[in-house]
Amino acid sequence: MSDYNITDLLSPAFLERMQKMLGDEYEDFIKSYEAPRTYGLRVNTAKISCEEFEKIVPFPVTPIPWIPNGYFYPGDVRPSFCPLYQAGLYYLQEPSAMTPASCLPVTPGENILDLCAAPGGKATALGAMLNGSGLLVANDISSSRTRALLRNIELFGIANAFVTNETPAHLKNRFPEFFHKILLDAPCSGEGMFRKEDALARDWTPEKSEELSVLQKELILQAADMLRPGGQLLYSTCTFAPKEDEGVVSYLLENRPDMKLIELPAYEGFTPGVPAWGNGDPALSRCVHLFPHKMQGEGHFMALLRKEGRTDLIGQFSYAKPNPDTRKWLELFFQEIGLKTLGGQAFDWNRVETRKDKVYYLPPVTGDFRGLTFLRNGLYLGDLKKNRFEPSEPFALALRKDDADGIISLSVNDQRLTRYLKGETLNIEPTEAAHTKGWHLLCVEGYPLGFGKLVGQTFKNKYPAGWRV
Ligand SMILES: C[S@@+](CC[C@H](N)C(=O)[O-])C[C@H]1O[C@@H](n2cnc3c(N)ncnc32)[C@H](O)[C@@H]1O
Repeated sequence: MSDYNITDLLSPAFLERMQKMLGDEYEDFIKSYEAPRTYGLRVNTAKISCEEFEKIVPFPVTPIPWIPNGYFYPGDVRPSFCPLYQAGLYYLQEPSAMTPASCLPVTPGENILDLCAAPGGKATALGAMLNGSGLLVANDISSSRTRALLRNIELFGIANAFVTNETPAHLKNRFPEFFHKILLDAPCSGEGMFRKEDALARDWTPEKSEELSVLQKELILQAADMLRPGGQLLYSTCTFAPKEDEGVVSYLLENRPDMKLIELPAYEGFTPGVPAWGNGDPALSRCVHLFPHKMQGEGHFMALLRKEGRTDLIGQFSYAKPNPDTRKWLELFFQEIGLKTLGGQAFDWNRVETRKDKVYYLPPVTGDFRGLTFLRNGLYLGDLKKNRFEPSEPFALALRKDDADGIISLSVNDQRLTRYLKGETLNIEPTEAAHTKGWHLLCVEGYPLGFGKLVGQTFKNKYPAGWRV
């Protein structure tokens, strides 16, 4: 708890501009800074239904009315310490920040780009919507932030993602009109997050929006150029600054006449965009502002645009043949854990690629991705060792409930799960394990958490050091 008021940090120039923008609503807006911030989590519907989640979650949650898979939780709960979190069943995200991805209508099979994706709050939502089919390219220009992005993509069990650390200019040259849907959650002045992060309020200057809008305009044109005809682009920021919101959308409409604003889903707290805050184009009222005095969340802005024309789903896939040795060791391992499916789908041997001794499962998509800076393309399945295959943690997390038979499933309150997540060896009763010995998938309430090896009643922990809590 801070011993000062956030409003004391707000710059008079910011307050003056907000007063002009909000008129009669200004007092309510200022009061919203005194209200406690809200905490939210978003269920990974590619792994678990909301109904099932509500049955097993061990702390109180209440639905977020405008997000079908979003929940509020109390501020004194630490959901990141729960094994359900380590199993990738939910992502912790401020409620308003869940809105942009939930407003982009993603269909399985599509090529999706999240251009400024780190740390993955929205990319994990888009990947869950694809549910293993099609391709998610999750990109960020910052290499350190891209590592956090990769971790979240892997934790969420998204097998069909490319995680890239590229400049948008390079991506644009490689992927003209390639994506069916693009999310551009642009770097911004963060005015909507002052209540959550007071450093943003301290650092605010009137010049910041002007500088950022130059970058945002460049990014939105690049995004539009990567969009297929008929595709949709969602532009979002977490700021109220007109120059970064309606101003950037106006610039796109002026420079790409084939891009048209379309209606966003309506919700009672959504506030329409204001044409006068941009170039006066009446269509700007189709944009949406989320203001903290009207919603139980922080500030955000969204615009959904469609590129004129028609789009078709990608057809053909083409792959190299898997290395026979890789197949042999993988098959042995799959038998041992009783693998039936991966992410609910039949395992496709054509998607297996071995690079040095690392084995990957490529996304089901064609395209020339050579020459790009990747952190990951597809799912890292594990390593080929001398005469055996050693599975990775992302492989365990990409498995859904019922993908494999060779499991040990413990209840969410079983303290052994916490010990497993710390890297300790566990004692497992014979009735708790699927087989008498060998590789098993440890699960929480049936949801995969990680691998281990059973020797007698001793479960040898294979949860990697880098993942431990
Ligand atoms: C608002 S944050 C993205 C948050 C993310 N979408 C999420 O929901 O977790 C903006 C991101 O843009 C990235 N960024 C900044 N300049 C960029 C540029 N020129 N090209 C691509 N990404 C950029 C930053 O590294 C930052 O991660």
